[in-house]
Amino acid sequence: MRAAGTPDVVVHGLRKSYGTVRAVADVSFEVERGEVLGILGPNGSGKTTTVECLQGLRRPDGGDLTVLGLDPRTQVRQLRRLIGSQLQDSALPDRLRVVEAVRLFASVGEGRADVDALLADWGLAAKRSAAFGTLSGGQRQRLFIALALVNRPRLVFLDEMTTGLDPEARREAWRLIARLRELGTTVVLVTHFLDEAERLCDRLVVVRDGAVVAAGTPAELVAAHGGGVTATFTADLDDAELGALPGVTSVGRRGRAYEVRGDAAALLHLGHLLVGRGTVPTDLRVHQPTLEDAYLALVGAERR
Ligand SMILES: Nc1ncnc2c1ncn2[C@@H]1O[C@H](COP(=O)(O)OP(=O)(O)OP(=O)(O)O)[C@@H](O)[C@H]1O
Repeated sequence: MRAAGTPDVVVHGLRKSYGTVRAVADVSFEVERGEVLGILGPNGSGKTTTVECLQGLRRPDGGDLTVLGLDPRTQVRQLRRLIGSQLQDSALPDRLRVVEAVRLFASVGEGRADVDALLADWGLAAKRSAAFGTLSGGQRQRLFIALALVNRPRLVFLDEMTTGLDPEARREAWRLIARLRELGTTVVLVTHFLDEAERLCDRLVVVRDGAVVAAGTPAELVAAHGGGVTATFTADLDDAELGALPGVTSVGRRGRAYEVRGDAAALLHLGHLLVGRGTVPTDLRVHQPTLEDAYLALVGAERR
């Protein structure tokens, strides 16, 4: 659901420090209209600071930012009418009732909100009269997402949307995000969950130490940074012969146990070699690279 034209979000060279802590050193990316963009990165890498600057909640030290054609530094009031933002915990008074919170947020919009449908969508119909302070962590989280969507914004910022949700509520949240995408809503999603990123996001930006280290579709990141296919098996073979197979990038061996890495072609040539030798190892295992492999390679963590 992409449309041609100016991207909904353009951020270039964003910088932001808190005193001596440099939270964002150099972040640049764009988000096209109707796109779901995921921001991934380790704790403290600057994700929340970045999205807070984009929403006009924090003032950047430098860089160019445009959100829906507006400058979040100087046009925050106009911007807030067009975007949906997920609140952080403790943002609401404990005694405020769920339905009151939704009505309060709906009142700043253009009256397009269907409060009951929204409460039903987010599994909060039974809690409509409950006070915010009595909600569980997951119920609060669902309320924050509902409030972000109450005025049907063109662009939504969701920061760790599913943290604290049980697996069923998480799946439900995913379904609702898929619906948002179908409606053409642009979504910027900060997440630590790689399955969520892979399933929901058209494109991902990976940040580390306040800078973007990679960007692309989930498949592009896996292809570029996933480390290729790994085959493990036990056999009597010659290391040099394996290493010479087209597409093989590395051969590791402990005794007769091999670990061969390479691309898809390497796998075919390896199979051909093994069959040609009349050897079909019963313990042959093939590991296709995953987004987790790519992510861990990018953020410098050890492969699990
Ligand atoms: N209000 C603040 N005052 C001082 N330092 C802050 C403040 N907010 C964030 N920081 C620091 O800035 C850095 C980036 O934090 P930020 O919350 O943007 O990272 P993050 O990638 O969203 O982390 P997480 O995944 O843990 O939510 C961290 O070192 C953090 O401690």
